[in-house]
Amino acid sequence: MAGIRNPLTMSAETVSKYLDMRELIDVVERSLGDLSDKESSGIEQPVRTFVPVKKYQSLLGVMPGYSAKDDALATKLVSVCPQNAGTDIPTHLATILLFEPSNGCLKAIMDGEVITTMRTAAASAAATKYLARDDSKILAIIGAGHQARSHIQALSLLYDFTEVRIWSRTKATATALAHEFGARVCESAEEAVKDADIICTVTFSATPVLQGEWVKAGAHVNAVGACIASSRELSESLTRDAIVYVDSREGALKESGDIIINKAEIYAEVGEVILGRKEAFKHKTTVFISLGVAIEDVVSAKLVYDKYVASQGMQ
Ligand SMILES: NC(=O)C1=CN([C@@H]2O[C@H](COP(=O)(O)OP(=O)(O)OC[C@H]3O[C@@H](n4cnc5c(N)ncnc54)[C@H](OP(=O)(O)O)[C@@H]3O)[C@@H](O)[C@H]2O)C=CC1
Ligand SMILES: O=C(O)C1=NCCCC1
Repeated sequence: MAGIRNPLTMSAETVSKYLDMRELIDVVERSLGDLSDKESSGIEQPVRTFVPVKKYQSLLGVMPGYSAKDDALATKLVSVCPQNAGTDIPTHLATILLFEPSNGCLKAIMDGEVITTMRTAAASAAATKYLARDDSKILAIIGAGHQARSHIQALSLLYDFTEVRIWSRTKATATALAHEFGARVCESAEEAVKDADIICTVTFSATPVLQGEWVKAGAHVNAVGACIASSRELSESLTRDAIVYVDSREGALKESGDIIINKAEIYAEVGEVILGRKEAFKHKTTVFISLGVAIEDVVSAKLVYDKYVASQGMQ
């Protein structure tokens, strides 16, 4: 098999060529279902490790996983450096190492930034498909960075929005993003989410950016930004009154400030809904807390690698 002893190096540009958001939504949706059914799918995924680098207020994350169904083995290394905001260096830098499971050889070293940006939005889109009303018309985005952009792209593939609203801490970043999509910039988060059907919180904030009182009954919220136990984006009233879904129960209980600080009750993993084992409650207020799970990267990296290899006539 080509490349086993001589790993492919795949740049962000190359990885992007083989990623299609629609396809990714399907692949990530299946991986979330598999994650909730580890016995049949053979998924192995320990809770990731974050190494805090206190001197720079940054993190290095190590995210390994294996899917027996896909026979895909990979680990992502991700740096989270909020201090890079406003510089040429992104706040998230990631590399994915893809291995040949049968012998442990490294098959590819690929850029992980594009995959991280797109697969996270794909996971939210998959959750939204099950948890939001089908006739959702107003999308509100809190935050205006990479995830904000990919979330608008992914959700716009599934819904015919009449209005997309953006609020972010810095008006200039919200305005620039809004310009790309013909969205409306709001003066406050409260204004952005008023009567919205689908809300995404995609910020680095450590304290709530979304209050339960602002959210319309029956709306769906994707809470994506708070991925460490000391940060939360949602108010206690929201996680108390809504039905709360997570990507990984094990991960959420260790890493999610929205769960831990708010003492929120997890109703289900979204994978359990995908498998038809738990109810979706489309007409109630629902929250999907996304922490990001390695298996999303594993299946995305395998998809990119397989498509690349096929395109080169390799095997
Ligand atoms: N769940 C998952 O799978 C994943 C989650 N994430 C998380 O999603 C979040 C967004 O990531 P990404 O879009 O790539 O990051 P970016 O750096 O591209 O954007 C960050 C956004 O957060 C806003 N922001 C930063 N600090 C604060 C603050 N203290 N209060 C309110 N808003 C703030 C910024 O606002 P402005 O520019 O207007 O000042 C900006 O809009 C991060 O927390 C990240 O760790 C990332 C990857 C995967
Ligand atoms: O899943 C990921 O990838 C990340 N999640 C939280 C923040 C860093 C990246």
